[in-house]
Amino acid sequence: MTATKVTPLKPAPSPESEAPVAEGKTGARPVLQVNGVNKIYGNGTVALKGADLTVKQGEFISLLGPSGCGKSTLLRIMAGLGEVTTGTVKWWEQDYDVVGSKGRKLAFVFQNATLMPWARVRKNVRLPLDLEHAGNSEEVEKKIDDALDMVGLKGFDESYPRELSGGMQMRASIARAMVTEPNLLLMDEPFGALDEMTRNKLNDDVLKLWQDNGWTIVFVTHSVYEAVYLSSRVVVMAARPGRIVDDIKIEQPFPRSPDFRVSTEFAGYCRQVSQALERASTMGEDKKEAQS
Ligand SMILES: Nc1ncnc2c1ncn2[C@@H]1O[C@H](COP(=O)(O)OP(=O)(O)OP(=O)(O)O)[C@@H](O)[C@H]1O
Repeated sequence: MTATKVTPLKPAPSPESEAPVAEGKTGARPVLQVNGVNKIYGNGTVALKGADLTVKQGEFISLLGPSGCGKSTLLRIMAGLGEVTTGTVKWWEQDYDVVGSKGRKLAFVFQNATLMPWARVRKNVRLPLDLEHAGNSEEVEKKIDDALDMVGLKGFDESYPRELSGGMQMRASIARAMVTEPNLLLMDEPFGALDEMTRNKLNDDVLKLWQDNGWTIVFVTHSVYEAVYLSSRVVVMAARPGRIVDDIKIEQPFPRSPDFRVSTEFAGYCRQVSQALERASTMGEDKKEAQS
């Protein structure tokens, strides 16, 4: 990682987030409401059974669970990328149509950076704006500059993805999400393929971006440590059928610094979440239940 500078950030415009980040405080408004959601794929797999989850403005929620428990399915449904079989989802207390309007923008960051290999970083980052036919105005160019700057990629805009490290490619992917000035960021195990040092650094940078921009984040991970370090809440899921089985508040203040990683509080939360994950991993093997 050669570029790690994160500059001061301008707050994203959001009717509910003019105040500094709410961190899911009581009274914060719901950004996402998942109620009684069942998802059965065409082959009969019960990917989600009775999922209920409310995500409030300013929360940082991690979805954690064994492989196949429906984390990605749930995240994609939250993104409006997948249909529910039964149940309801609300965005900002309304139907999906509200997504994209001012203060109600959603962005998705995939597990792989999914950059266009033939295009330079700047072109990759501007893709969502091109799709909106935003043009080449000074304002558009500034948005791209700001996003690159915020993720520490200033000076790399003319590079091709292959010239960047894995961590820098993921930064470009985050910048591409940021140009849309999202209020809700859905991240599907974005740092799973990175080495631990890079992952820790990106964890800190995402936390800073989350706080400075007043985002709400739902983050899929397989790592107990990552979930505890980042989150205000860790939602634990079990498989066969996919369902939510635990919801653990991480009651530690933000900003979190690397000191938190070596604190007794961190160790205590990691133990608690690991035990919940262990329980989740050993339940739900009932094949009859999985078919129901
Ligand atoms: N398009 C699909 N068609 C059929 N089954 C699917 C489809 N997508 C996912 N599944 C199944 O649904 C279940 C949940 O999958 P999902 O990818 O949501 O889990 P996950 O918790 O994100 O897994 P992982 O941690 O391995 O990424 C799994 O059994 C998976 O095989």
